[in-house]
Amino acid sequence: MLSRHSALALQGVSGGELEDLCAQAVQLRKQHYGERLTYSRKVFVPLTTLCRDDCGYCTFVQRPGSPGAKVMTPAEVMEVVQQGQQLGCKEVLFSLGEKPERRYQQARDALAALGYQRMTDYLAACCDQVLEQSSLMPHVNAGTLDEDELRLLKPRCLSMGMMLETMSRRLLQKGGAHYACPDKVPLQRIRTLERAGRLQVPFTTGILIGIGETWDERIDSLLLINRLHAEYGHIQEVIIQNFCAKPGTPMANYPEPSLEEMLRTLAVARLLLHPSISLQAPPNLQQRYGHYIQAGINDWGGISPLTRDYINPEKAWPQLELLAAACAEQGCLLEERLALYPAYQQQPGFVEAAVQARLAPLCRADGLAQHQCLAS
Ligand SMILES: O=c1nc2n(C[C@H](O)[C@H](O)[C@H](O)CO)c3cc(O)ccc3cc-2c(=O)[nH]1
Ligand SMILES: C[C@H]1O[C@@H](n2cnc3c(N)ncnc32)[C@H](O)[C@@H]1O
Ligand code: MET
Ligand code: SF4
Repeated sequence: MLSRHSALALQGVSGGELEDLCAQAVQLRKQHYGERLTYSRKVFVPLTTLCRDDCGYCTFVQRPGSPGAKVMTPAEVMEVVQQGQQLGCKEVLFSLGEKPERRYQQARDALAALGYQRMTDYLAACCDQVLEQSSLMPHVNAGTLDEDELRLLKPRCLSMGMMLETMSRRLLQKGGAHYACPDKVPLQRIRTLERAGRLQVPFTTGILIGIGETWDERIDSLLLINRLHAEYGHIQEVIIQNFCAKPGTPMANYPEPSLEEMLRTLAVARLLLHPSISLQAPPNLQQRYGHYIQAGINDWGGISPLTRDYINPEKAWPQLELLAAACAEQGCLLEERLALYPAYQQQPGFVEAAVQARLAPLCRADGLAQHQCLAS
């Protein structure tokens, strides 16, 4: 594996040197993942767009009173889930604003009308409903969570996630991407990752590229994730996500990272992270699938035949046929996976009995190769 010192020196690597770096990353990918490139067939449920944070890059968040500010009802959630089931989806991605009830009356009122005081309690109830009334299983992306919240959610979902985003505290300053965002204070993110590790929650995390972080901070963010995984073994995937500038946000005119910057970061991430950690990059935030594959990724994350990416609504999902063709061109095979990677499926500490019981039928569902379903 790459040392911190070598990784830091790779800032700005390009041309033939970048190609060599990518070739090393691909070799490592092949050793650990063979020819497989995976994705999860999912529906996206934006349970609430209200959020107490104000990230400079985000258009998902809606201020109280605006038309898009809402909390979905249980019926609305189940409508999407049932449609997803018809279309062969196996994951429900719950992605939502963080602790809106601590800041906004509209959130408190909406929750009270549903019979709850905390967003997390309502989220837990929605997960229960999905498990009881469908064959899909939740993946929860709710931002920072305390120990009680993680304990509450663990038996109700297949896995959870939260992007570290960055370990840089500089971005909290006025004018920075994370100014006035209590949940983007790196220490709070790190604590959530640690708690998830102690509680053995199979976890997704990652970094956002191009929000003002330096190359050194990016390397240190990856090393931090790696250290947490070395201690707890719970990081099943790391997402390397490119910042996309959105009109109407404070960062509307901020430069987006170039393709080369992404390839450099992906290859270094593959060489820095433990090989058992899946390396994911979304296929809808750029179109150069072949280049990403050549930089060492082994996973595309969630792709939906039904719902858009509510975080990047202007970016359509690729057609699976096109993605499969791009994979084939690179000698790879596009394959569906669950929101829980095979290595975790038979580890009792990581999978609660209630969840384990639900895994077998999902694994028998069509479209999933046997190696993705060790639990069946
Ligand atoms: O459609 C999206 N899915 C996102 N996902 C979902 C992800 O693509 C898949 O659902 C997981 O790989 C399931 O295993 C996230 C999941 C996390 O745990 C943390 C962050 C993200 C971020 C996104 C995102 O921006 N857009
Ligand atoms: C769910 C995840 O979506 C990512 N996210 C939020 N806004 C943007 C954007 N403009 N561009 C790219 N990713 C974004 C953050 O990393 C968050 O943690
Ligand atoms: N609010 C959470 C976070 O930022 C998840 C959704 S972001 C649109 O981590
Ligand atoms: S990125 Fe997440 S935490 Fe930040 S404003 Fe958007 S919803 Fe809230």
